[in-house]
Amino acid sequence: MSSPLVIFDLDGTLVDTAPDLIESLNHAIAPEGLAPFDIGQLHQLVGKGVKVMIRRAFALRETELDDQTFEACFERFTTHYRAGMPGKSRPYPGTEAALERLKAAGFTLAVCTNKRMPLTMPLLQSLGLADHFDVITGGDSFEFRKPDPRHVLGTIEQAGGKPENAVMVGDSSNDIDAASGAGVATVAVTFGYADRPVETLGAGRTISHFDELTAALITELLGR
Ligand SMILES: O=C(O)COP(=O)(O)O
Ligand SMILES: [Mg+2]
Repeated sequence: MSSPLVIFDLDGTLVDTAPDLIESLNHAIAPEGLAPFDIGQLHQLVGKGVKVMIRRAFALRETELDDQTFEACFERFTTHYRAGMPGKSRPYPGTEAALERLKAAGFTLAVCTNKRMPLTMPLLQSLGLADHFDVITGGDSFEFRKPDPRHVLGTIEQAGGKPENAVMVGDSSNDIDAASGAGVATVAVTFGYADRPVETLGAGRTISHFDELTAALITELLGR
């Protein structure tokens, strides 16, 4: 059998992107007269990509959003977010050590994020993380995205892996639902932006620091 595949979510799992997401969102919506959001509200906004984040911001402010305003906000968000990259975004403690450890154990590593690729690649590159991964798929890589299991399955296929030989590490119900639907074992992290208590996501294991993500844990979750 080929080497085990470990698939990582990005926002709230590999990288703490919260300050920049909120800053760029506030920059995008300010010209429309919407009051700014703070970091504590991120879990209500993030998870399904930037477009959904903008729609959720308007819904939370009980403000109608027409197509033209939506496009203007999306454009402002993207330009601002990219220009500042990596801004204040940083890998969570122990991220790089965990990636190196799993790589050294012979595992294949992938990213499966709902963030669009034009934002995903420069973020991972600017943080020096991109080269760790054999495959990176974003919210615009397929016709579907997490929580649709086909986003995870498409990532596995590109990596030449098999669902029964893969583990998904994520912070939200999107990740755990997509992976579970694809027949992939799961690890939930407690430090991300879940919209409900992490213990209720139904993950195979929950970790609160990347030091806990060992080759032995992956092997155990794969039932070896
Ligand atoms: O961009 C988002 O809203 C979520 O991205 P993620 O899938 O990496 O958590
Ligand atoms: Mg996430």
